[in-house]
Amino acid sequence: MTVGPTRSGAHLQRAKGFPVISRTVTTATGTPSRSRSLQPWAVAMSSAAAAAATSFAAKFAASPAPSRRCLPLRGSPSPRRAVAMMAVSTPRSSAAAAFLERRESERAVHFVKYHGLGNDFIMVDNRDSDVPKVTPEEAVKLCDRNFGVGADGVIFVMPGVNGADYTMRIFNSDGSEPEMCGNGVRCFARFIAELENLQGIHSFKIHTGAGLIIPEIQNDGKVKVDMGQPILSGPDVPTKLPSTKNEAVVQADLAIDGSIWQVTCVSMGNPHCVTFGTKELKVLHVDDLNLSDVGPKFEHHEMFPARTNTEFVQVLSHSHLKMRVWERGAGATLACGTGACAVVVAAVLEGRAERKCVVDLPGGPLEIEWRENDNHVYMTGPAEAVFYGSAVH
Ligand SMILES: N[C@@H](CCC[C@H](N)C(=O)O)C(=O)O
Repeated sequence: MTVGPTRSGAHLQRAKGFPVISRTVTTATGTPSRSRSLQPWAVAMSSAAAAAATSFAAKFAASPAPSRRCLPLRGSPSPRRAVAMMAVSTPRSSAAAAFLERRESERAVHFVKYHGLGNDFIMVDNRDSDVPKVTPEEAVKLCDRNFGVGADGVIFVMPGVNGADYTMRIFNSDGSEPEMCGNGVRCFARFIAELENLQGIHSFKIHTGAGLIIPEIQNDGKVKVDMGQPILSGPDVPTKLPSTKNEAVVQADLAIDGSIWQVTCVSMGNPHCVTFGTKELKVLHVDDLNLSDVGPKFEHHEMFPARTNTEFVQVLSHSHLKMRVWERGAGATLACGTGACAVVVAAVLEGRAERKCVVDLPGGPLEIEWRENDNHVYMTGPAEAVFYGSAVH
């Protein structure tokens, strides 16, 4: 059996061992629908219920909510009743912790959905094990926007190693595992604060595939992250493009479909290819790009042995950039934190911008600074919890 096309168009084999579950779903209005078959990863909130919950959420958002309002759903036949809730205000209590305390049965994993500027993640409390509770194949199904929860990736909060407080692992929506995720690490920090019921300013040492990353929750709720030093040496990015400026690949030529794109390659732990235009078309108008056509051609280009994330950038001023991104393993997303960092590094290397910029992404702005004194890149932006749920498999 196969599931529907992924965003990259590939058809993936459905993992074996997840029976289709039949159950009665009760909608948010309390009307039970007919017993029906659910997808192998059955999410405790049906789409009809989700739609009802959205309008429910909108109503509560419009009126002052004294505390978190939740929408419980009924109807799981499993020994542990699956529930889903929609958070409609900023979490103020340890409600998430209480929700996640309901230990997973063999058939359910609880999650909280977060997003950073619309780059959305299914966050799983994996603090009790260094084995992810969701496999890459299951992550593909959960991330499916029609047959699953819908997300750009699944992130696991795992025990720390090498003196770090926690370890972050992530699966992209195609099931591949990247080294790092900028928006994800901001969500990660806010998720830990919820789990541990922490208020106010807090910073954490997070072990990632890109080394130690340090997010700090600020008083205004935004998260500032020390993203470490960018990697510029071509083979380490990795890219097979020849270096043009010392060890770095800056404004190198990349042929795609008869056009020569000028690209700068930067790793923020994960690989990025940044372009401000082609040889013929020096200035990009990023809104005019056909991203789903051109993006995959960069991602799978032979010059990028580990594939690549690609950022298309328009310079609005020396401190204001606008970008769209095609992510490795996730396609077009509304925001990419590591991508925004790579963009500022590339803009500085190409002499197009200052070290401190606002980067506009489709989902909103990020503040990025590439500091001269320590060579670290700092990213500041929001992260929000939007949805609590259980997935049954
Ligand atoms: N959206 C992320 C990056 C996620 C990983 C990326 N798709 C990759 O494979 O490298 C971000 O905010 O940085």
